[in-house]
Amino acid sequence: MSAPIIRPLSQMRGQIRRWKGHGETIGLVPTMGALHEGHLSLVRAARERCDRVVVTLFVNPRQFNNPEDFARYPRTELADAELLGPLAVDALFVPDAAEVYPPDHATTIRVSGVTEPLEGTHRPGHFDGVATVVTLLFNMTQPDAAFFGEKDWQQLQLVRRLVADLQLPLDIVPCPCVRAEDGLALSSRNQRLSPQARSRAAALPQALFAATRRIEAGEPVADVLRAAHADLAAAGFDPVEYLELRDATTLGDPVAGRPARLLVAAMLDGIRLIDNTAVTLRT
Ligand SMILES: Nc1ncnc2c1ncn2[C@@H]1O[C@H](COP(=O)(O)OP(=O)(O)OP(=O)(O)O)[C@@H](O)[C@H]1O
Ligand SMILES: CC(C)(CO)[C@@H](O)C(=O)[O-]
Ligand code: BAL
Repeated sequence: MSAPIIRPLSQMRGQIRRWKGHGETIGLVPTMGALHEGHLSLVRAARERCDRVVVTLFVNPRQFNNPEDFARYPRTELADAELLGPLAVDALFVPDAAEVYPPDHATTIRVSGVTEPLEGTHRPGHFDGVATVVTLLFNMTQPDAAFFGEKDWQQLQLVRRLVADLQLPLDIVPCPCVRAEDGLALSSRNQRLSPQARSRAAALPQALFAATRRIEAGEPVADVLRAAHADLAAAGFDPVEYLELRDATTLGDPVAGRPARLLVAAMLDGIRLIDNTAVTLRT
Protein backbone atom coordinates (compact mmCIF):
# COMPACT_ATOMS: atom_id res chain seq x y z
CA MET A 1 0.00 0.00 0.00
CA SER A 2 1.21 3.49 -0.92
CA ALA A 3 1.35 6.39 1.53
CA PRO A 4 -1.74 8.64 1.17
CA ILE A 5 -1.01 11.63 -1.06
CA ILE A 6 -2.46 14.98 0.04
CA ARG A 7 -2.32 17.87 -2.42
CA PRO A 8 -4.62 20.77 -1.37
CA LEU A 9 -3.24 22.82 1.49
CA SER A 10 -6.76 23.08 3.01
CA GLN A 11 -6.88 19.26 3.29
CA MET A 12 -3.41 19.13 4.89
CA ARG A 13 -4.35 21.84 7.38
CA GLY A 14 -7.61 20.03 8.26
CA GLN A 15 -5.72 16.79 8.90
CA ILE A 16 -3.13 18.57 11.07
CA ARG A 17 -5.92 20.20 13.11
CA ARG A 18 -7.57 16.80 13.72
CA TRP A 19 -4.30 15.19 14.82
CA LYS A 20 -3.41 18.10 17.11
CA GLY A 21 -6.95 18.00 18.52
CA HIS A 22 -6.24 14.43 19.68
CA GLY A 23 -2.98 15.58 21.29
CA GLU A 24 -0.84 13.75 18.71
CA THR A 25 2.69 14.91 17.87
CA ILE A 26 3.72 15.56 14.27
CA GLY A 27 7.07 14.76 12.67
CA LEU A 28 7.95 16.46 9.38
CA VAL A 29 10.39 15.19 6.75
CA PRO A 30 10.81 17.81 4.00
CA THR A 31 12.07 16.40 0.67
CA MET A 32 12.21 17.13 -3.02
CA GLY A 33 11.26 13.52 -3.85
CA ALA A 34 13.10 10.84 -5.87
CA LEU A 35 13.35 9.11 -2.53
CA HIS A 36 16.18 6.78 -1.52
CA GLU A 37 17.45 5.11 1.67
CA GLY A 38 18.81 8.46 2.92
CA HIS A 39 15.29 9.90 2.98
CA LEU A 40 13.87 6.69 4.44
CA SER A 41 16.31 6.92 7.37
CA LEU A 42 14.83 10.35 8.18
CA VAL A 43 11.32 8.90 7.94
CA ARG A 44 12.22 6.03 10.31
CA ALA A 45 13.65 8.53 12.81
CA ALA A 46 10.42 10.55 12.60
CA ARG A 47 8.32 7.37 12.96
CA GLU A 48 10.16 6.45 16.16
CA ARG A 49 9.72 9.83 17.73
CA CYS A 50 6.34 11.17 16.61
CA ASP A 51 2.70 9.96 16.54
CA ARG A 52 2.13 11.21 12.98
CA VAL A 53 4.66 11.48 10.17
CA VAL A 54 4.24 13.90 7.25
CA VAL A 55 6.67 13.75 4.34
CA THR A 56 6.57 16.73 1.98
CA LEU A 57 7.48 16.47 -1.69
CA PHE A 58 8.05 19.82 -3.31
CA VAL A 59 10.69 20.56 -5.93
CA ASN A 60 11.14 24.14 -4.81
CA PRO A 61 11.80 26.36 -7.84
CA ARG A 62 13.18 29.18 -5.66
CA GLN A 63 16.20 27.21 -4.48
CA PHE A 64 17.46 26.27 -7.95
CA ASN A 65 19.98 28.82 -9.13
CA ASN A 66 20.31 26.83 -12.38
CA PRO A 67 17.07 26.46 -14.45
CA GLU A 68 18.40 23.38 -16.24
CA ASP A 69 19.03 21.67 -12.89
CA PHE A 70 15.38 22.39 -11.95
CA ALA A 71 14.06 21.08 -15.27
CA ARG A 72 16.13 17.88 -15.00
CA TYR A 73 15.47 17.20 -11.31
CA PRO A 74 14.05 13.63 -11.07
CA ARG A 75 10.28 13.50 -10.43
CA THR A 76 8.98 10.09 -9.31
CA GLU A 77 5.93 10.84 -7.16
CA LEU A 78 4.08 7.51 -7.44
CA ALA A 79 7.22 5.45 -6.77
CA ASP A 80 7.92 7.74 -3.79
CA ALA A 81 4.43 7.13 -2.35
CA GLU A 82 4.96 3.36 -2.78
CA LEU A 83 8.32 3.44 -1.00
CA LEU A 84 6.75 5.28 1.94
CA GLY A 85 3.75 2.92 2.30
CA PRO A 86 5.53 0.21 4.34
CA LEU A 87 6.96 2.89 6.67
CA ALA A 88 3.47 3.84 7.84
CA VAL A 89 3.78 7.45 6.73
CA ASP A 90 0.53 9.26 7.51
CA ALA A 91 0.67 11.72 4.63
CA LEU A 92 2.80 12.51 1.60
CA PHE A 93 2.04 16.21 1.17
CA VAL A 94 2.64 17.36 -2.42
CA PRO A 95 1.61 21.03 -2.50
CA ASP A 96 1.03 22.86 -5.77
CA ALA A 97 3.57 25.56 -6.56
CA ALA A 98 0.63 28.01 -6.85
CA GLU A 99 -0.35 27.34 -3.21
CA VAL A 100 3.22 27.63 -1.93
CA TYR A 101 3.92 30.78 -3.95
CA PRO A 102 0.66 32.53 -4.90
CA PRO A 103 1.14 35.17 -7.63
CA ASP A 104 1.30 38.02 -5.09
CA HIS A 105 3.86 36.24 -2.86
CA ALA A 106 6.49 38.82 -1.88
CA THR A 107 8.35 37.49 1.17
CA THR A 108 11.83 35.99 1.27
CA ILE A 109 13.47 34.66 4.41
CA ARG A 110 17.21 35.28 4.52
CA VAL A 111 19.52 33.84 7.16
CA SER A 112 22.91 35.54 7.19
CA GLY A 113 26.26 34.17 8.37
CA VAL A 114 25.99 30.40 8.01
CA THR A 115 24.60 30.74 4.48
CA GLU A 116 27.37 32.92 3.10
CA PRO A 117 30.38 30.65 2.39
CA LEU A 118 30.56 27.39 0.40
CA GLU A 119 27.13 26.60 -1.10
CA GLY A 120 26.12 30.24 -0.55
CA THR A 121 28.96 31.45 -2.74
CA HIS A 122 28.52 28.83 -5.44
CA ARG A 123 24.71 28.74 -5.59
CA PRO A 124 23.58 32.39 -5.31
CA GLY A 125 20.04 32.65 -3.95
CA HIS A 126 19.87 28.94 -3.13
CA PHE A 127 19.70 29.31 0.64
CA ASP A 128 17.13 32.14 0.48
CA GLY A 129 14.94 29.68 -1.40
CA VAL A 130 15.58 26.94 1.16
CA ALA A 131 14.93 29.22 4.18
CA THR A 132 11.73 30.57 2.62
CA VAL A 133 10.26 27.19 1.69
CA VAL A 134 11.26 25.52 4.97
CA THR A 135 9.52 28.32 6.90
CA LEU A 136 6.41 27.89 4.73
CA LEU A 137 6.43 24.09 5.16
CA PHE A 138 6.75 24.51 8.96
CA ASN A 139 3.79 26.90 8.97
CA MET A 140 1.73 24.61 6.75
CA THR A 141 2.30 21.44 8.79
CA GLN A 142 2.96 22.76 12.35
CA PRO A 143 5.42 19.98 13.28
CA ASP A 144 6.74 19.25 16.77
CA ALA A 145 9.97 17.98 15.20
CA ALA A 146 11.51 18.18 11.72
CA PHE A 147 14.17 15.82 10.41
CA PHE A 148 17.11 16.88 8.22
CA GLY A 149 20.07 14.93 6.82
CA GLU A 150 23.67 15.67 7.72
CA LYS A 151 24.51 15.10 4.05
CA ASP A 152 23.38 18.69 3.52
CA TRP A 153 25.43 19.93 6.48
CA GLN A 154 25.31 23.65 5.72
CA GLN A 155 21.55 23.47 5.11
CA LEU A 156 21.15 21.81 8.51
CA GLN A 157 23.04 24.69 10.19
CA LEU A 158 20.85 27.18 8.33
CA VAL A 159 17.67 25.48 9.54
CA ARG A 160 18.91 25.39 13.14
CA ARG A 161 19.75 29.12 12.99
CA LEU A 162 16.36 29.93 11.42
CA VAL A 163 14.42 28.04 14.09
CA ALA A 164 16.44 29.61 16.91
CA ASP A 165 16.23 33.16 15.54
CA LEU A 166 12.50 33.06 14.75
CA GLN A 167 11.82 31.18 18.01
CA LEU A 168 9.83 28.54 16.16
CA PRO A 169 8.34 25.95 18.54
CA LEU A 170 9.83 22.76 17.06
CA ASP A 171 12.89 20.56 17.42
CA ILE A 172 15.32 20.06 14.55
CA VAL A 173 16.58 16.48 14.52
CA PRO A 174 19.81 15.82 12.57
CA CYS A 175 20.15 12.40 10.89
CA PRO A 176 23.47 10.80 9.84
CA CYS A 177 24.42 10.64 6.15
CA VAL A 178 23.53 7.30 4.53
CA ARG A 179 26.14 6.05 2.05
CA ALA A 180 26.31 3.44 -0.71
CA GLU A 181 28.64 0.48 -0.16
CA ASP A 182 31.52 2.27 -1.88
CA GLY A 183 31.07 5.31 0.39
CA LEU A 184 29.23 7.67 -1.99
CA ALA A 185 26.59 9.69 -0.11
CA LEU A 186 23.14 8.74 -1.42
CA SER A 187 21.60 11.63 -3.35
CA SER A 188 18.76 11.98 -5.83
CA ARG A 189 21.17 13.56 -8.31
CA ASN A 190 23.31 10.37 -8.33
CA GLN A 191 20.69 8.88 -10.68
CA ARG A 192 21.95 11.22 -13.37
CA LEU A 193 25.53 9.88 -13.28
CA SER A 194 26.51 7.65 -16.23
CA PRO A 195 27.64 4.14 -15.18
CA GLN A 196 31.28 5.18 -15.81
CA ALA A 197 30.94 8.36 -13.74
CA ARG A 198 29.14 6.45 -10.97
CA SER A 199 32.07 4.03 -10.70
CA ARG A 200 34.50 6.97 -10.32
CA ALA A 201 32.29 8.90 -7.88
CA ALA A 202 33.51 7.05 -4.79
CA ALA A 203 36.78 8.98 -5.16
CA LEU A 204 34.92 11.89 -3.51
CA PRO A 205 34.26 10.28 -0.11
CA GLN A 206 37.62 8.48 -0.30
CA ALA A 207 39.46 11.80 -0.70
CA LEU A 208 37.38 13.29 2.11
CA PHE A 209 37.98 10.40 4.52
CA ALA A 210 41.73 10.30 3.76
CA ALA A 211 42.04 14.07 4.26
CA THR A 212 40.10 13.84 7.54
CA ARG A 213 42.47 11.17 8.90
CA ARG A 214 45.54 13.20 7.90
CA ILE A 215 44.25 16.45 9.45
CA GLU A 216 43.31 14.60 12.65
CA ALA A 217 46.85 13.13 12.70
CA GLY A 218 48.19 16.70 12.77
CA GLU A 219 49.40 17.21 9.18
CA PRO A 220 49.23 20.83 7.92
CA VAL A 221 45.70 21.48 6.62
CA ALA A 222 46.85 23.34 3.49
CA ASP A 223 49.08 20.42 2.40
CA VAL A 224 46.32 17.89 3.01
CA LEU A 225 43.73 19.89 1.07
CA ARG A 226 46.15 20.37 -1.85
CA ALA A 227 46.70 16.60 -2.04
CA ALA A 228 42.96 15.89 -1.83
CA HIS A 229 42.30 18.40 -4.64
CA ALA A 230 44.87 16.62 -6.82
CA ASP A 231 43.27 13.22 -6.09
CA LEU A 232 39.85 14.55 -7.08
CA ALA A 233 41.18 16.13 -10.28
CA ALA A 234 42.91 12.83 -11.16
CA ALA A 235 39.56 11.01 -10.68
CA GLY A 236 37.89 13.39 -13.17
CA PHE A 237 36.21 15.90 -10.84
CA ASP A 238 36.15 19.25 -12.64
CA PRO A 239 35.81 21.74 -11.17
CA VAL A 240 36.25 21.13 -7.47
CA GLU A 241 34.09 24.07 -6.38
CA TYR A 242 35.26 24.03 -2.79
CA LEU A 243 37.07 21.76 -0.37
CA GLU A 244 37.35 23.54 2.95
CA LEU A 245 37.77 22.95 6.65
CA ARG A 246 35.27 25.04 8.63
CA ASP A 247 33.78 25.45 12.08
CA ALA A 248 30.94 22.91 12.14
CA THR A 249 28.28 25.29 13.47
CA THR A 250 29.14 28.80 12.33
CA LEU A 251 30.93 27.56 9.17
CA GLY A 252 33.48 30.28 9.80
CA ASP A 253 37.17 29.51 10.24
CA PRO A 254 37.86 26.33 12.23
CA VAL A 255 38.73 26.79 15.90
CA ALA A 256 40.91 24.31 17.82
CA GLY A 257 38.84 22.53 20.46
CA ARG A 258 35.52 23.12 18.66
CA PRO A 259 33.84 20.64 16.27
CA ALA A 260 35.04 21.17 12.70
CA ARG A 261 33.72 19.93 9.38
CA LEU A 262 35.44 19.24 6.07
CA LEU A 263 33.05 20.09 3.24
CA VAL A 264 33.33 19.53 -0.50
CA ALA A 265 31.36 20.23 -3.68
CA ALA A 266 32.61 19.02 -7.04
CA MET A 267 31.31 18.31 -10.53
CA LEU A 268 31.63 14.90 -12.12
CA ASP A 269 30.44 14.55 -15.70
CA GLY A 270 28.24 17.63 -15.30
CA ILE A 271 26.62 16.39 -12.06
CA ARG A 272 27.23 18.34 -8.89
CA LEU A 273 28.04 16.22 -5.83
CA ILE A 274 28.46 17.39 -2.22
CA ASP A 275 29.75 15.64 0.89
CA ASN A 276 31.19 16.39 4.34
CA THR A 277 32.84 14.74 7.34
CA ALA A 278 33.34 15.55 11.01
CA VAL A 279 36.92 16.50 11.92
CA THR A 280 38.30 16.54 15.45
CA LEU A 281 41.00 19.19 15.71
CA ARG A 282 43.75 18.85 18.29
CA THR A 283 43.70 21.47 21.00
N1 LIG B 1 22.34 10.23 1.94
C1 LIG B 1 21.56 10.87 2.81
N2 LIG B 1 21.62 10.60 4.12
C2 LIG B 1 20.84 11.27 5.02
N3 LIG B 1 19.97 12.23 4.67
C3 LIG B 1 19.87 12.55 3.37
C4 LIG B 1 20.66 11.88 2.38
N4 LIG B 1 20.34 12.42 1.17
C5 LIG B 1 19.42 13.36 1.40
N5 LIG B 1 19.13 13.45 2.71
C6 LIG B 1 18.24 14.39 3.37
O1 LIG B 1 16.93 14.29 2.86
C7 LIG B 1 16.29 15.56 2.90
C8 LIG B 1 15.74 15.85 1.55
O2 LIG B 1 16.81 15.97 0.62
P1 LIG B 1 16.63 15.99 -0.95
O3 LIG B 1 15.23 15.65 -1.30
O4 LIG B 1 17.24 17.22 -1.50
O5 LIG B 1 17.47 14.73 -1.38
P2 LIG B 1 18.88 14.61 -1.96
O6 LIG B 1 19.11 13.20 -2.26
O7 LIG B 1 19.79 15.38 -1.07
O8 LIG B 1 18.76 15.31 -3.34
P3 LIG B 1 19.76 16.25 -4.06
O9 LIG B 1 20.12 15.52 -5.28
O10 LIG B 1 18.89 17.45 -4.23
O11 LIG B 1 20.94 16.54 -3.18
C9 LIG B 1 17.36 16.56 3.33
O12 LIG B 1 17.22 16.78 4.73
C10 LIG B 1 18.64 15.82 3.03
O13 LIG B 1 19.73 16.22 3.84
C1 LIG C 1 14.88 21.01 2.76
C2 LIG C 1 14.39 20.98 1.32
C3 LIG C 1 13.30 19.92 1.16
C4 LIG C 1 13.75 22.33 1.01
O1 LIG C 1 13.26 22.37 -0.29
C5 LIG C 1 15.55 20.72 0.34
O2 LIG C 1 16.49 21.72 0.39
C6 LIG C 1 16.16 19.36 0.49
O3 LIG C 1 15.56 18.44 -0.06
O4 LIG C 1 17.21 19.22 1.14
N1 BAL D 1 19.48 18.54 -0.95
C1 BAL D 1 19.66 19.97 -1.15
C2 BAL D 1 18.69 20.51 -2.11
C3 BAL D 1 19.29 21.08 -3.33
O1 BAL D 1 20.36 20.66 -3.76
O2 BAL D 1 18.69 21.99 -3.91
